[in-house]
Amino acid sequence: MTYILEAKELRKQYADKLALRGLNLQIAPGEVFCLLGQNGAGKSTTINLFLGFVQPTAGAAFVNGLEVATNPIKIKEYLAYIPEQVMLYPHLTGLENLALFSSLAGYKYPQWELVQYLTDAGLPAEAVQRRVGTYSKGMRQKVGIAIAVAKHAKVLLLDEPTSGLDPKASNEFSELLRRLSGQGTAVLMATHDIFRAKEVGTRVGIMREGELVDVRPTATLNAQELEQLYLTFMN
Ligand SMILES: Nc1ncnc2c1ncn2[C@@H]1O[C@H](COP(=O)(O)OP(=O)(O)OP(=O)(O)O)[C@@H](O)[C@H]1O
Repeated sequence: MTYILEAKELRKQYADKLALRGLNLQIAPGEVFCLLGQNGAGKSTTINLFLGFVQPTAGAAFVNGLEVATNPIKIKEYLAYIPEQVMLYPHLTGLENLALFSSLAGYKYPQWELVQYLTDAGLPAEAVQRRVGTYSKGMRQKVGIAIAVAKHAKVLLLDEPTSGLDPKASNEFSELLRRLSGQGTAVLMATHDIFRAKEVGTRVGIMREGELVDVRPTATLNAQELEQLYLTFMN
């Protein structure tokens, strides 16, 4: 089977810090894999290695079977990255941002379809023609998801996407992720939110000091057991 994301003995040494110590990970289409771990555990480093933002010291990251280090442009076609703060042009409307980013990815859509992508992602219709500078954080996340869907990304890489969102926005975000995963999109998400990880994840991985110390399917754990497991590893 070709995994959509795969890490083989992936290692990252920064100048004076070993951030990742030989990570092995396989993620299939439709999976939502949540990375949990304290600040500095290596979650963002893992995501950045899949994106090709940083180079591995040893081992390799693969996207759809292609090694990231040797196919840095091609792998971008499969990926959508949603950081904590989605980067959009604040002086353009949501619609204009989506048109711009999807055309950069090689897709040109009529206006009605762009509106459809945005409203499907949960953006209120009244906001579509408003400048993004006036949007809430949750609305910018929705534009980020609309861009991911419009460019037919097979994988979403999310770095703490729900931090700072209110519970309603966070819940809407979880629902969106579940819908996309139901359509076969894979998700790798770094988060501190154990509750959301349980709710939206199919598996959770607990990272500590650059190592994946435990991986569990969420179906077999309730949120309290997951929290307990997390705390056990953090002590
Ligand atoms: N560019 C860099 N140069 C040097 N050290 C770095 C760099 N990026 C990350 N690190 C270090 O690598 C380790 C892992 O960082 P990483 O950002 O991957 O952790 P994280 O689990 O995402 O943490 P957080 O929850 O705070 O986002 C940390 O000790 C961090 O200080």
